[in-house]
Amino acid sequence: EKKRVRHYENLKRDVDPHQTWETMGELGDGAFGKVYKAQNQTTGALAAVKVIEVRSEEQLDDYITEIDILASCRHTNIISLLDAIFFEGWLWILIEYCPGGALDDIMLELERGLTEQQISEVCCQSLQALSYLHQHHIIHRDLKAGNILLTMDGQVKLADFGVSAKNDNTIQKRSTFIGTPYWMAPEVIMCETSKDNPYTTKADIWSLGITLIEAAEMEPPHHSLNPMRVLLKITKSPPPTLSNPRQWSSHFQDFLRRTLQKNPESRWGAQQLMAHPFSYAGRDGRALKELIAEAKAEVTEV
Ligand SMILES: COc1ccc(Nc2ncnc(-c3cccnc3Nc3cc(NC(=O)c4cccc(C(F)(F)F)c4)ccc3C)n2)cc1
Repeated sequence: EKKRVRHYENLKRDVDPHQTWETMGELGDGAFGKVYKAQNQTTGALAAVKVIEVRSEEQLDDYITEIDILASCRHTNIISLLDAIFFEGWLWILIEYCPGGALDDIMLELERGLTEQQISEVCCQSLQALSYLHQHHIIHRDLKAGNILLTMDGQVKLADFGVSAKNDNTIQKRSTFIGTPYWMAPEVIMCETSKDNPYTTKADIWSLGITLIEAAEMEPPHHSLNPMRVLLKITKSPPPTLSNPRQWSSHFQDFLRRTLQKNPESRWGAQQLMAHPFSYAGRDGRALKELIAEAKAEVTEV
């Protein structure tokens, strides 16, 4: 019988991706499928491509949320979708390639955290991405250095290698996936236990504060505790602070205080934080360009 085949606006069918895209090295092997670096045969454009084996239309439906979020997000500091193709049981999600890789890998490569100027530039650009998502009623839910990609000219591109929830006005499509515990806001942890009080975009603001401490110290607070103990620690402890405050400016410390408020209502929003002197000082972008140049220089091409 005729197979029921749904039409999805952002998905191409019956186009053979091998005609347009040639895969090169492997970029990662996530829980969801393999990720390769790929090059467009016609334009030469570079992409990161997630290739997923899809056995049923229902399973395909699960990935459509992510593709729709990506297709609807057009912002200079958010990763952009190049193509989404479903061909012979395989789903290809093609994303603009960011040669710098993720911020946590860059810190591992350089074996050090970021300078304050570099952190303020990450902060400034991440806030622009968050402000855009929040205006479109999208909560990222898993902001951390591992989800911040960098381009060669020091631009931040926010990504999400897990699964994020798109919270429309009507229904809240809760993804079963919960964010990485170390970066989770206290109210998200509570909400994970009591499902009634839905949390807001302010959860991403808390995660931004944790991500800036991670950028300064290479690890988030409580990183030595196991994930279960961390959930308890975050809800029970006062907001985390930088380990060596004297190394950092009062602007940076004040910015962290505005984001790491345990009560989401007293946490500043993305728009407000963009005007804070710490993030405002990060408009320049040169310090991140230097960071990438150093990280790339370290890798001797074999
Ligand atoms: C290890 O060295 C490198 C070097 C360069 C790169 N560059 C790069 N550039 C672009 N993407 C990737 C990537 C790496 C591993 C897994 N997935 C990647 N990109 C990707 C992201 C997504 N989805 C999202 O980023 C996403 C999904 C939902 C929401 C959102 C957001 F809310 F942020 F917009 C973003 C889908 C498919 C792919 C292939 N990696 C990575 C590692």
